[in-house]
Amino acid sequence: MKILLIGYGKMGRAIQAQAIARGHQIAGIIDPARPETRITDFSPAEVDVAIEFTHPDAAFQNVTDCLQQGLPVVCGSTGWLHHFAEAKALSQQTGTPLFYASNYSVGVNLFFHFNEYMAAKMHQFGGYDVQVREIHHTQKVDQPSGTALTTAEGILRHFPGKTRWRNDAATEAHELAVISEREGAVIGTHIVTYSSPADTIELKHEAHTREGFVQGALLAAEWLPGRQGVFGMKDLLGL
Ligand SMILES: NC(=O)C1=CN([C@@H]2O[C@H](COP(=O)(O)OP(=O)(O)OC[C@H]3O[C@@H](n4cnc5c(N)ncnc54)[C@H](OP(=O)(O)O)[C@@H]3O)[C@@H](O)[C@H]2O)C=CC1
Ligand SMILES: O=C(O)C1=N[C@H](C(=O)O)C[C@H](O)C1
Repeated sequence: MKILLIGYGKMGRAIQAQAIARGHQIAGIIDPARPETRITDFSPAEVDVAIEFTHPDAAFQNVTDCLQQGLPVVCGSTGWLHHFAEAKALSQQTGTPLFYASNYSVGVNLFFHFNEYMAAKMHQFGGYDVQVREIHHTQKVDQPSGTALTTAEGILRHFPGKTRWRNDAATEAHELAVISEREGAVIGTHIVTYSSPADTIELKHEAHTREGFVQGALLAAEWLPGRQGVFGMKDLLGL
């Protein structure tokens, strides 16, 4: 496949290495360090799929450019979902597919699945309070993490005692505390904790490397071309 890499930071570089190892070609690299190359220079004849990992402030424009150029796009940037409805509408209007996941690792998507099951069970039995905690490296610009938001939304859907999340430890009883910590080079850790006066139950995912994100993004990129619509990891993994 011919892949257009958008963003050439930690994820972009790791995806390039793994894509080449899987026999794909890099059609181009879009990054502020290479201002002479733009997404609008590329057509579907030159690019099978674009993979976008940049910045919360850049992602929506990049996704828009891809969709308008007719380039299927796999986006992993977090912190831009206030524009997601517009991106979905543009995907529909242009007939160009969009894939988005707050976290591409298969392990985290299993964690999301167990999180929803756990929230429903914990609500059924009662007596527990719940909170979400995420820990990431100090270069991360958005907070809470996209993964923590997906986790919080999964809890809110199944645990009616919580009606909204708040990025703060000091919450009211009906608010779900989502606590963000920034520490060294931590790749990404997410913990859901249920506490009662008697005990604590935790569900934890800890990424040891970025390989899980990279493998998932490439699986999505290999799956997306030729489809129409807006997709996520549930579609890819059948979860
Ligand atoms: N969904 C998932 O599974 C995962 C998502 N992420 C998310 O992906 C994003 C990127 O993460 P990561 O690679 O670690 O971050 P990095 O900061 O290491 O890399 C981001 C790169 O994007 C570049 N960039 C900034 N603006 C633009 C633009 N307009 N067009 C093209 N490139 C641009 C940056 O350049 P410069 O430094 O010059 O600004 C930098 O090279 C983040 O939002 C992160 O949360 C990360 C890991 C997994
Ligand atoms: O910025 C990161 O590094 C990561 N971002 C994603 C998020 O915001 O959830 C996924 C992963 O945790 C790494």
